[in-house]
Amino acid sequence: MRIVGLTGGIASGKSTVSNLFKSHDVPVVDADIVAREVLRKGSGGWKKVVAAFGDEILLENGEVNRPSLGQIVFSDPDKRQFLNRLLAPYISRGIFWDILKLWMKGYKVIVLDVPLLFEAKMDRFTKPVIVVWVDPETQIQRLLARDKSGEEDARNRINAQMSLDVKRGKANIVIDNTGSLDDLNQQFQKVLVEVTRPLTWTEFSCSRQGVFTILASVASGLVLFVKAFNNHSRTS
Ligand SMILES: CC(C)(COP(=O)(O)OP(=O)(O)OC[C@H]1O[C@@H](n2cnc3c(N)ncnc32)[C@H](O)[C@@H]1O)[C@@H](O)C(=O)NCCC(=O)NCCS
Ligand SMILES: Nc1ncnc2c1ncn2[C@@H]1O[C@H](COP(=O)(O)OP(=O)(O)OP(=O)(O)O)[C@@H](O)[C@H]1O
Repeated sequence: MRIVGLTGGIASGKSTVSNLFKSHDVPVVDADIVAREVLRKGSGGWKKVVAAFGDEILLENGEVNRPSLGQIVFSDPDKRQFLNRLLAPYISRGIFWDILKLWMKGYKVIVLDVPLLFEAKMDRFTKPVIVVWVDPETQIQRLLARDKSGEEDARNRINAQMSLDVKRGKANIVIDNTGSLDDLNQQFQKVLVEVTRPLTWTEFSCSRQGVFTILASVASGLVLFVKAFNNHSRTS
């Protein structure tokens, strides 16, 4: 199985690229969706976060008030790291199960969309790593337009992540999303070819088909060996 890492900065266009992968039948595990699930009312992550940050971060229906928790953690690095530490085990477990489900369905190539792929050192498990890069001015404009947040909040969120230039330096593939959606689409077509090229032997051996092929070969090898051994014992 090939696990392709997809990362970038906030509002650099990861979800837009993820949607292109999905529309070409390449499944995507989205860490932001997993992170939302682990904060649902009553879940393990929710209990930890409520115990740590208090009832003030809850809405009337008991769900976490995400904008309000966001404002707290994106303006205070210590609180953000604390939240990251609380949720990391739940998020990793959720991602693991999502990958396992896709493995069991027999998918050979999947994309792991994780904003904090490098920060959480999850790039160890993904190859190639795609970084969706955008120039800083475009990034802030798109973030402001999408989230309708204030400029200070937007800058806090950008500064909460490793710089996009550093991420670009760690990438195997860079998509420059500063231009139009057409421009992005053109780059994506080349990336799709690269990402869906035939699996290497190591990747194949980690896929469901690979594991079954190896098990079947070992089993038939054993049967042949036992037969040969029995024949030899009878004749000697
Ligand atoms: C603080 C929370 C409640 C704010 O929720 P909100 O709905 O406003 O934002 P959302 O979850 O949609 O995140 C938007 C973007 O913010 C960035 N971001 C989210 N969490 C973090 C973080 N801890 N550090 C840096 N950037 C982050 C990502 O680029 C993400 O795509 C939420 O982001 C959260 O629970 N974060 C901690 C979990 C986490 O690390 N998520 C990232 C997935 S690896
Ligand atoms: N090439 C583009 N041209 C114009 N707008 C774009 C382009 N790419 C993405 N956008 C817009 O920019 C915003 C951010 O994109 P997107 O949501 O894909 O980023 P993201 O990296 O997934 O963000 P986050 O880290 O917050 O999850 C969205 O409103 C999206 O529609």
